[in-house]
Amino acid sequence: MNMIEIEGLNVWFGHGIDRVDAVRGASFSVARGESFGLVGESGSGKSTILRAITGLAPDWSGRVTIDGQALAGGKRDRAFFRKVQMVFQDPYASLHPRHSVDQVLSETLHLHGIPDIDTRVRSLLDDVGLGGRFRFRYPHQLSGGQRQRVAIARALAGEPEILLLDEPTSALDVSVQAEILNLLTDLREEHNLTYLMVSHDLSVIGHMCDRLAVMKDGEIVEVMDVAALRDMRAEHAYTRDLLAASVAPGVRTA
Ligand SMILES: Nc1ncnc2c1ncn2[C@@H]1O[C@H](COP(=O)(O)OP(=O)(O)OP(=O)(O)O)[C@@H](O)[C@H]1O
Repeated sequence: MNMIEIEGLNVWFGHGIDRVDAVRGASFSVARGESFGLVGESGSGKSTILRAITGLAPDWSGRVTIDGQALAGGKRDRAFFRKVQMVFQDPYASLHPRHSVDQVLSETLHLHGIPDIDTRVRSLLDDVGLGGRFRFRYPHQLSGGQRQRVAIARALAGEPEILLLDEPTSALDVSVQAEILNLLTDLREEHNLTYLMVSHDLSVIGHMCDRLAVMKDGEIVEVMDVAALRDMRAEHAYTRDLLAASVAPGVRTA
């Protein structure tokens, strides 16, 4: 069964003459356990799709179904956030500067109603490759990569089934980008996660995803599988241009 189904999604901001139609008629589906990428240049509407799913962009029409359940309006309940979590581009902005790693994770576990918080904090830190010595540190005492690991641990706290990843490595030094991508790849397998990932970087999507949608000016121009991407087989001229322009960073290739 499909974990995520998007049909005819339109998302807009503002009203009247100020209205911006950020996404128009987008359709795709993501199977359980699949990793699906949204790629396209800045402003093409990729993040807006994730924001509509999580309720951060409340003006939308069309059909969005998560694990068989159709979403309505802009409010998401606790059950939704138990199943779906998001990881943002900038871990520094998404972590409270005066909350230690322990507080961030303990509070999140508490909100999800998960028992035995002490044991769970330790296992979450292990899951993301941070040992116990990081537990009582504050965000400013961590590197960018370590902060993103904390943000990923927080996202995993409620044992979600879906992670929405919005450029999860593009704020990081090139040298740590591959580490975080490889961690995400391993976590997907270990935790049977489904990924919907936004990137402007085709080589990141090629490394991380099974299939992808190429976006341009708010519309999906092509849905393809990564094998076709690797073979440079794209139907649409715009995708071929993106392919020609992309440069592979130092990530492990599957
Ligand atoms: N809160 C908002 N209010 C008004 N317009 C917005 C808002 N958020 C996004 N937009 C507009 O929607 C369009 C799509 O933006 P979106 O952030 O989804 O693009 P993107 O492909 O994710 O690019 P980027 O990588 O730069 O974030 C852009 O024209 C943007 O200016």
